[in-house]
Amino acid sequence: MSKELKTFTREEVAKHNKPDDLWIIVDAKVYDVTKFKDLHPGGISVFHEDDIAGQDATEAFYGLHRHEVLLRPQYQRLQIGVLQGEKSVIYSHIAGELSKVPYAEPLGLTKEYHSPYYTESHRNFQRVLRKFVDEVVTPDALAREEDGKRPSVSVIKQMAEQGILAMNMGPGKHLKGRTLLGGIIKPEEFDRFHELILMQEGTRPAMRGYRDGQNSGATIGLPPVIHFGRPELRDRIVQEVLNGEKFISLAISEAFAGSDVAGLRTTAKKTPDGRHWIINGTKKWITNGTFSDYFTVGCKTDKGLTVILVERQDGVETKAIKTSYSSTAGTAYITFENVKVPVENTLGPEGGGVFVILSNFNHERWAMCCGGARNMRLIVEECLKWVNQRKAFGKPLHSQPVIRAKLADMIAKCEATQHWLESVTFQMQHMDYKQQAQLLAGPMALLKMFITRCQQDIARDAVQIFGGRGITRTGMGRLIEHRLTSRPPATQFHRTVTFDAILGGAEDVLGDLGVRQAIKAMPKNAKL
Ligand code: HEM
Repeated sequence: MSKELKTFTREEVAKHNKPDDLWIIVDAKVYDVTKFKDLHPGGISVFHEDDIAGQDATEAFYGLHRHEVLLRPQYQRLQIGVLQGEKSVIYSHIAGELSKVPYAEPLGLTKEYHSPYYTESHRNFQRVLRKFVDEVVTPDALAREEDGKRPSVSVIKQMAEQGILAMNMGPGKHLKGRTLLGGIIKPEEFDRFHELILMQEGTRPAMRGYRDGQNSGATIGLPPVIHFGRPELRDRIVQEVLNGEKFISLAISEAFAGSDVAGLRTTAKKTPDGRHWIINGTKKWITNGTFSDYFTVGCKTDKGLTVILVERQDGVETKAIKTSYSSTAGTAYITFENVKVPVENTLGPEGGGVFVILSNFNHERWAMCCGGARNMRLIVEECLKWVNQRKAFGKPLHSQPVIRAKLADMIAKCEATQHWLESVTFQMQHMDYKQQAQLLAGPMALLKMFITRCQQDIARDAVQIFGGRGITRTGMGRLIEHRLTSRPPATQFHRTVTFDAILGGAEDVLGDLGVRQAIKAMPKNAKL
């Protein structure tokens, strides 16, 4: 703020309590609202109350507004001074800072607590990453959710420069030679717990559609290229995508088949000389599809399901699908009409597509679990702040046993999911890709089912705690809100939790998968 602030006593402020000369105090700061009152979205009358005009309105203010309101330039200008001998206690979030609200951070990453998993390297990594997300990603997330455009290419480029796009793929050779977060960690040191932090910090802007828009197509579309692509193809595409120059999507699901990958109808037929595939068909709900340059496509071939890499070209059309989250995710309907692709673009063996697709599911589901668990924690933080600052029946909301019971349930779910997630992550850390596919598919499926159920429970409870604000797009409950329309910005938790319950495997299907895996592993001699 450029103008000089004066110092006033409470007595001096109290004299300015008339409609044509009206001041208030909020958190030891003095605001002149004489002109503003006529424009105030909450109306003029609120300022005429005896306990507001010329008085300390801190409690009333925080019962009705988020702190961020006072940070808007047009409202910052209303501040004319500060109170003599008093200090503001409410301060804005400082980029990179961890929250001090109980349960707002995973226990193992909270200052006074210990962890069998996280070391100083993980904590440093989290600090640097959080600052980057706060400063670079969050402002873009808010702006793009507002205008519905894809995440800014300049932000994706910065993510690439920091090695974030590469780290999204997990530990491995693709990190070699890259500078990660300005060199805070060496590529060979990056492990699954750094990756867990990466996934969770990236979720913190709480803009679900934007999050998926941020190259999440690559998280699922690139691994088949990394693991099954021919070297020239693999090296070219991996570099382009991880440098933020090109975008890739996984194109499996169709209007005809979702969880049932064997029921896909898109076909790939070889040309008579055997050198090309001709691809025809459609794909639906393809994340990042509207702006992707490459598509990892599941096709029916004479030898069975085969995965083929398709470059955007004539015959490939993508159009946006209006889903209940925002268009920033670039969710597309894709048509392939006589698209000619060299056979060298085949990923894995012909007819081996089911394995290529399934081998990637674990990582995709794990990444979604990381995000889901973090979202819940954010909502718990929002609720704890709200019940602490909001008064009802003359008392803070948290003095109602029914509210505390809800919070207990929410916190328990949040902690249970994070701890289970960390335990599964520890297993991943010690298993190769094949072992993970064999031994973790069941636990991962059950974990994801549990997390998406908990998310929905937490969303429902959060709306109950926030009341009308939990279903209002702006204001106190904006992160909780469940909007029934699909217009952008569509960022909010209550409505978007259902995405996690569908993407990467539907909740019920995953629960069933987990139990089927357990039954398969039952020893023959296990009898009651
Ligand atoms: C500098 C002081 C103030 C500013 C800049 C301000 C600004 C705003 C803004 C921008 C809104 C729209 C909702 C939102 O974005 O959160 C709002 C709503 C409101 N304000 Fe204020 N306000 C101030 C002080 C007060 C005070 C002292 C009261 C009195 C008790 C008050 C009562 C309300 C009410 C009742 C609403 C409607 C809330 C709702 O719809 O849930 N405001 N205010």
